[in-house]
Amino acid sequence: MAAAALNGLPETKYGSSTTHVISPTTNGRPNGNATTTEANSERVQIINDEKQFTTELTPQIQRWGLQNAGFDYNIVAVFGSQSTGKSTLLNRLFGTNFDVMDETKRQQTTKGIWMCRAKGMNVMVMDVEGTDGRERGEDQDFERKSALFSLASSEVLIINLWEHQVGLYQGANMGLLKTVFEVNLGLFGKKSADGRNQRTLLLFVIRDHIGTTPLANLQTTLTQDMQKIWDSLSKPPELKDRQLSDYFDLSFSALPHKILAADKFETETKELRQRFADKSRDDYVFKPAYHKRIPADGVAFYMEGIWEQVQTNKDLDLPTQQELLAQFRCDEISAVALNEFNEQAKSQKRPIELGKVVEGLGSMMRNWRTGALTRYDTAASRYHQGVYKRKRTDLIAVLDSTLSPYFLGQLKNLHKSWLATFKKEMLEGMRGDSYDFAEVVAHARERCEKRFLEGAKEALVEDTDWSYEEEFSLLKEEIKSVADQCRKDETKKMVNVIERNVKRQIAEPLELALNKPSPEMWNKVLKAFRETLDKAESSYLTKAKSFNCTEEENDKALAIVRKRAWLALRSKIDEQTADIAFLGKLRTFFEERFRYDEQGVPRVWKPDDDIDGAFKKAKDETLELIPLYSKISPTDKSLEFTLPSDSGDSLATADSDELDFPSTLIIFSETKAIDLANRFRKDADAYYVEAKRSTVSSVAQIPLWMYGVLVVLGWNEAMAVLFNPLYFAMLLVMGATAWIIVTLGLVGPVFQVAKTVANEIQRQLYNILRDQFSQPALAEPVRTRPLRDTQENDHIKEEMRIKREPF
Ligand SMILES: Nc1nc2c(ncn2[C@@H]2O[C@H](COP(=O)(O)OP(=O)(O)OP(=O)(O)O)[C@@H](O)[C@H]2O)c(=O)[nH]1
Repeated sequence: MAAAALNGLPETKYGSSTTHVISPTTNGRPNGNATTTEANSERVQIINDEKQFTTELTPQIQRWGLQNAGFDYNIVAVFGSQSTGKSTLLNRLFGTNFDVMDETKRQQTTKGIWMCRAKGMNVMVMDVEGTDGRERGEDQDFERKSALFSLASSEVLIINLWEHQVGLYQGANMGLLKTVFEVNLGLFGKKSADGRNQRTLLLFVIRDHIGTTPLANLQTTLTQDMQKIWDSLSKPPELKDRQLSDYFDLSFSALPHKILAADKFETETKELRQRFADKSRDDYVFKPAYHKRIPADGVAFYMEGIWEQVQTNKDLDLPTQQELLAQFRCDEISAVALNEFNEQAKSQKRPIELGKVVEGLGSMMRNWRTGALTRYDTAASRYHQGVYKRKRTDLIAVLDSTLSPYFLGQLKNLHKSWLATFKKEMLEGMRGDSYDFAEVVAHARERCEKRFLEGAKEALVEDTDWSYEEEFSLLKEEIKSVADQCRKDETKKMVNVIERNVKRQIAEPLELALNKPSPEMWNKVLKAFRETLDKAESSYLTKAKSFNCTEEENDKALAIVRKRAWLALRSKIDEQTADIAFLGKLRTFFEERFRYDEQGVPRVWKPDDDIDGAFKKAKDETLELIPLYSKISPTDKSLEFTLPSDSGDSLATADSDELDFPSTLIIFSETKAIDLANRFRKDADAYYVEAKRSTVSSVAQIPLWMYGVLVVLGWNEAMAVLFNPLYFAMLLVMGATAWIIVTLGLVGPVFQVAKTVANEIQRQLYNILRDQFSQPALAEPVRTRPLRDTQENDHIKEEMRIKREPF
């Protein structure tokens, strides 16, 4: 009958053997278009003749619609001798369609182990090949293994036996049960992960119960038999005291003869079915305690694992099996969750790499992470809790390590972006003149740090050890260095402004002092300089307060202010003592003494005046000025100003040059002084010549009596003009012309023209005269000067030497 049933059935290649899935509506033929109802009643051979486990169970469970049942399903298996009506019973109880032996052939029907979904119940029913080894001789390998498998994987094991088998040790497969119990004591002995014993219901169904022996008696016999078997087991030492009741519940049911008491059989079967279907009954068989706690979608893998262990004769270890299963399933579920998570995360990878601050990244990351964990938890939490939790931790680690670069990238981008804003705000804040630097910096810094912290906190994901502190302190450092740089620039700017002010303020008093040479000249200069510098320093310190400059920075800046101010003074002095300007000063000084008398009235030299004496005195006095100007040397020593020679600073590159302060006190070198003296002498000599010449010109003046002579001599000519009509007419014309000029108010312009012409003529004449008179006068000084110069130069040198004595 079994052979007939298998003929022409769909086969699934399974190594060298086949696995069968059978749809009842196609009479054992595959039906791809089966309806849901049909699919529900499909059966599958989970272990075939070759003892191989099917690959079809998972898809079949799916087709049965149990994939997502979670724990809301049950497994029942049957154990018993061949041809004891096991398949018939299962079909009656669960509406399944397991093959039933053809009465006429009387041969083994069920081979291997089959599974079918119960009709109208979330129950997976296993029809197991009958025991007794009738077809396999003495080889009880398969029946032992299938029994072990049924016991380990089902919640309720129906032990099917004829009434007459009760009490017969061999006939009722008690020997086999003993072996199975013994081999699996390790399995049952170990507590499961949640600390409870794995319990199984052994439901004895006594077939062909005639009724002469009451069920209670049969029950007692069977219970005693089971107890005997239990007692005779060779238990591991640690499980020695364990009782049968610690692991098994026993339940009993009797069914009348199927043929002789067909009606009663049907009624009783229906009644028995209720024990599987009606959860409200006290004798409902699928108690939660029996459930293996394997989610429905993991049943196939779980069973395959058990079968593998049974096959390789390893000790069955349900918790290990559960763990293995959990590992497999949790990995699968985790991978699915992770895939989806990676897809979501990918979308924001590029923007972050490109340096963009992604708005709401934190909430996105939290959503992705929570989503992945929820997906994992929903499917994996039904599995072995230890494994589930371990794998969850692993998953969290992977999720966090994937998200961590996003977080770090976001921090870096926040850092970059807000630092740039900080710089911008600093520059904007420093526009115009009326800003408080410290306030601008504090404001910009506060805003920048606040925004960074907001962004960083938003990007944080709970339950991670992520921190933004490091990036935050980096940002703070950079903000500080930017602010410091700005402060340096500002200080530099301020020092430049102060320098310009010093230059402007020092210019006038300096000019005044230097244009009035006197021994107190440098006192005045330095006093003015000191006052200006004091003002500059206090103006710096007032402004520097808002810069939050340190004492050291202030000292440096002040040193620079002093140095720049000094150099400004020096450059102004240089301007005033440049060759031309200085010679001008000497000339003026000389002129004032030589060409003007004590009352400041210009001198008109007379032949008996002591021109030489006056000239020498004025020249000597003037030459004495050269040593005075040659060094900044106040007579009042309290006004002396000094600078440390190393006051250079990096604030301005120009200041980085070493300053040799003593050398800045020297205005002229000795050589320069001599050169200036010589040049001045030339000018002075010209004045001398001019004075001499003016004496000559006064000598050459026409005496007054000459004019009388001229009138006398010219009387006749005047009369001739008056009395000659032609000359007289000309005189009239000239008079008329004069009258017109006066009338038209052209006297001024005509006078001006005449004056210009006269001046030009006078100049020409003057040049001619000078050429005539100067030749012999210049020749003499050229010959005599070296001797005189040497003496005077020595005098200047000596003066300068005294001047240059250090303060
Ligand atoms: N006397 C009697 N015969 C039954 C009963 N139930 C079924 N049968 C008959 O017993 C024969 C074997 O029935 P199956 O249901 O195929 O028995 P099985 O235990 O599944 O057989 P294998 O799968 O080959 O081990 C069939 O001819 C049934 O009609 C019953 O309650 N009493």
